[in-house]
Amino acid sequence: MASRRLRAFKRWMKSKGFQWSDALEFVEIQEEGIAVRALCQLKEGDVVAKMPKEACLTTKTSGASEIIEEAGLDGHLGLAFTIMYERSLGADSPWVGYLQLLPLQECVPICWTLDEVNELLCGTELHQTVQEDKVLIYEDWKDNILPLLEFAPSKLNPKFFGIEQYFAAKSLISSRSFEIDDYHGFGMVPLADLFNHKTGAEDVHFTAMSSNYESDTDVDGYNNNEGIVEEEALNQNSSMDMTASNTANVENCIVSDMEGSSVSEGDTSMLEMIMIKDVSSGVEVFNTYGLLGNAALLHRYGFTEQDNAYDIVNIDMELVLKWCSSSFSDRHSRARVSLWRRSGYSACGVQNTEYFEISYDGEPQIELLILLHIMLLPDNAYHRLDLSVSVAGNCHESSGTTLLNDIVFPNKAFNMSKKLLLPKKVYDALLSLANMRESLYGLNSIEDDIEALGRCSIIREKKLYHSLMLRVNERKILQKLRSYASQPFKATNHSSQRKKLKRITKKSS
Ligand SMILES: C[S@@+](CC[C@H](N)C(=O)[O-])C[C@H]1O[C@@H](n2cnc3c(N)ncnc32)[C@H](O)[C@@H]1O
Repeated sequence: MASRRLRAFKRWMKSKGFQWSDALEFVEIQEEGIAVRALCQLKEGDVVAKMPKEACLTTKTSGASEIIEEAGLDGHLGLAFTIMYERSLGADSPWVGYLQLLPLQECVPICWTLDEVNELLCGTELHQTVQEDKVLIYEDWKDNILPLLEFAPSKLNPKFFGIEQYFAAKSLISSRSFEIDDYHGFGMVPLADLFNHKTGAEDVHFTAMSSNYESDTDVDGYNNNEGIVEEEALNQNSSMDMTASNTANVENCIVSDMEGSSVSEGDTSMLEMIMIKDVSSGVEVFNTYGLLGNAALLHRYGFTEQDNAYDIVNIDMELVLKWCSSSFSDRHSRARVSLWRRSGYSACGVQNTEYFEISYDGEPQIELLILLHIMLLPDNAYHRLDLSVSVAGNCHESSGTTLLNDIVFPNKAFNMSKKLLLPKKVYDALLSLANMRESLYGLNSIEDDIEALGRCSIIREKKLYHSLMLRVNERKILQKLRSYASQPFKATNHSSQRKKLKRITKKSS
């Protein structure tokens, strides 16, 4: 039996022209939220829901659109204002049936206290990012929202536009907004945002037909402009070329006779959820928010997954330079880093936030190994390389690599097995870096963390549970890195595909 909230939501959806298959069941699980389940077998190609764009909550559809336009509030700032504004209207908001179903906020780290952030995220990939996010979000609010309250006190009740309400709105945007189209931009899409996430194993796709008729957008996940991950194309099907093999019984409007025709036939006013695989009766229907590691999942959605193959750990350039300073003069380090760059190598990220990725398997980014190698080259080999790179001028990566191979690895074997031929001291340096990175987690050992995770309740201690999961998984990667560095002569499979992941963005939008 659906809860009152859910029944009210369904009534609201009907009144706004939403259509959904009665093979979908919305289930409310105490303290866990809502999930979507199949009531009977769903087939690949079924259109299981249609959402009118006009009923989505965006900066264009909201009653606040004029204020937003006048104030020039763009993107997520505008959408956060929209959410706060519609919430401030209470029962008078056209989205009341939707808003009453939303949680007040999502339990993402930007909504944790600073003490919680410092205690729970210490050492993890999220620590610095969330600290910075909190400051930036506060500044956004102070510079853009606060002045509006001062100028329009009669229209805007400050109670609904405070910093806490702003953080709450930001958390809802990060965890459940979708890119709709060029006109609406990002927005809240009722119904589509009820599906939970499963990494790389989704059943349903959110599909937005572009309003300018030029192309349609297949939006696999949510809110991708936060820049956290580079999603690999999960499924190349677009709504135009996906033929409905079977049309689900859509409540409130039976969409019939779609066989053989493309779904939605250019109807740009509706968004759709389309099954991309069969799902058996009684089973949860999952979307995917992208191929995300746990840091990104926790950052944006407030949860983690147990064995997440998209997890990575980063070693910051700053840490590498700190290691260098313990063995070499500043002059030595600067010259070697410069040669590394001139040889065509670079790290991930931008100048002051450069870092090297350690993959889920504990494999370091090759650019890090090369940097350590150049750092440790004897002076004569360094001078030869320096001279050749200078003669070659501003060489690009491939010529830099060739030079490096010729001078540092004259027998060419470097290309065949980078690991076998790197001197042991490079692996010792890597081991030191792994230990330095590990020390950032503080005094608790990984065994302590695993034990604490085992004792902790995913329901009652959400923040602790997910931060421990993040810590433990990151530390397991560092363990693998240490074992990689300790067994330099054990062949590894360097051809294993590195997952294309970007670090959590430094700047929050
Ligand atoms: C788009 S909403 C999905 C619907 C949501 N469960 C609800 O109650 O409305 C995203 C939020 O659902 C929760 N969620 C989604 N997938 C999850 C998963 N695999 N494990 C735990 N929580 C998940 C997280 O709280 C996330 O921020």
